[in-house]
Amino acid sequence: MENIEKQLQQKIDLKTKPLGALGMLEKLAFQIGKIQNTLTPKLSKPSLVVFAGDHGIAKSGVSAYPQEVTFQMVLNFLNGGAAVNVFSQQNHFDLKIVDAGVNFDFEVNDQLKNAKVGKGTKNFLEEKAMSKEEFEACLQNGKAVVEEMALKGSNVIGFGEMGIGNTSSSAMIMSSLLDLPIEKCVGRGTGVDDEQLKNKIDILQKAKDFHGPINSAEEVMATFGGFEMAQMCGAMLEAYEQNMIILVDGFIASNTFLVAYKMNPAIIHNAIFCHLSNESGHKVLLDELNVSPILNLGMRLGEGTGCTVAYPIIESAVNFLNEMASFESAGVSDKEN
Ligand SMILES: O=C(O)c1ccc[n+]([C@@H]2O[C@H](COP(=O)([O-])O)[C@@H](O)[C@H]2O)c1
Ligand SMILES: Cc1cc2nc[nH]c2cc1C
Repeated sequence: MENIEKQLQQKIDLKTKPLGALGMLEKLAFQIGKIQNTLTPKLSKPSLVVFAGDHGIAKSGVSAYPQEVTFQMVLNFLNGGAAVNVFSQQNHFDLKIVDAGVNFDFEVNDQLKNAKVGKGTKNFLEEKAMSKEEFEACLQNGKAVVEEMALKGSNVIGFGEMGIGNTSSSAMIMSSLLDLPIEKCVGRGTGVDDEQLKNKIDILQKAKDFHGPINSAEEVMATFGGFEMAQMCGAMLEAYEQNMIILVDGFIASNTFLVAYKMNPAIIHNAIFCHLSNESGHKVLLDELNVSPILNLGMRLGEGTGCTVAYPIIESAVNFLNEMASFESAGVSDKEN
């Protein structure tokens, strides 16, 4: 292991460039080589799974948009009209949509996997969002979809989500697991105004007081999470088991990652943080995880869009490692001493 790390660093350092001049691309190349335990890593069949689910808390006025946008956006994904469709197609991602628990009866569709655990979670202002059994079912469903993608030959997988209300779930998870005040974790989500933001903070503080301290990451997800987040959590854990490269999207995906990380800290070795979301808690979270995102484009969409947009940069990292000449092969003089 130590040997591959040394060899990778040496290979990177002997490329025809001043030492360290490819910046973050060098870190990505090193990480990917280490994951695959090779000096010649390959990205094959990138896949993106978008989990969708509804939230009981959406009925409490915490979002700028109504709950039905969740199912309407799923139909948009299936029709190819969403941002994630455009970027997935552009960068050749195999895109899969999963109904993890949307409050709508979809017609059977080849592109839609039915993994519905319920028609939305319960409102965590009043009770736990999901039961232990529902949480376990979510983990299994997430695992199954990743197994499918891995069987198709994918070794790099991104995860997206769609769920009106899920920035509230994410803020609760972050506040609970990192022991941070709720205001540090709450943002505008889909775009609530100042007054709605204040109301969102008040509501989430009430929920925190109502449930009290919660010990385990699993309990935190079951209490505040969404079916789409719990399934994504199971999917991330399985992607690590399959030694895939895990592409982490924005605020919701990063909080889901936080739960998976608490369940299996080794998962961080396989994770690439694709972008810094404009959602205000995201920077705090990434700093706590001590990770650096690739992009900072002011995006705050979700759907896995950050993964698809960052992907060409990840390809550049792998390509320079595999294709760039060394000082020796190109006959260029290396640094003195
Ligand atoms: O990924 C992000 O960083 C992100 C930040 C803000 C909002 N979103 C998306 O917006 C929805 C949640 O926002 P909200 O206001 O309904 O909690 C959900 O469908 C997410 O995909 C996503
Ligand atoms: C239109 C819309 C699209 C989305 N995609 C992900 N979250 C979303 C939220 C809204 C409101």
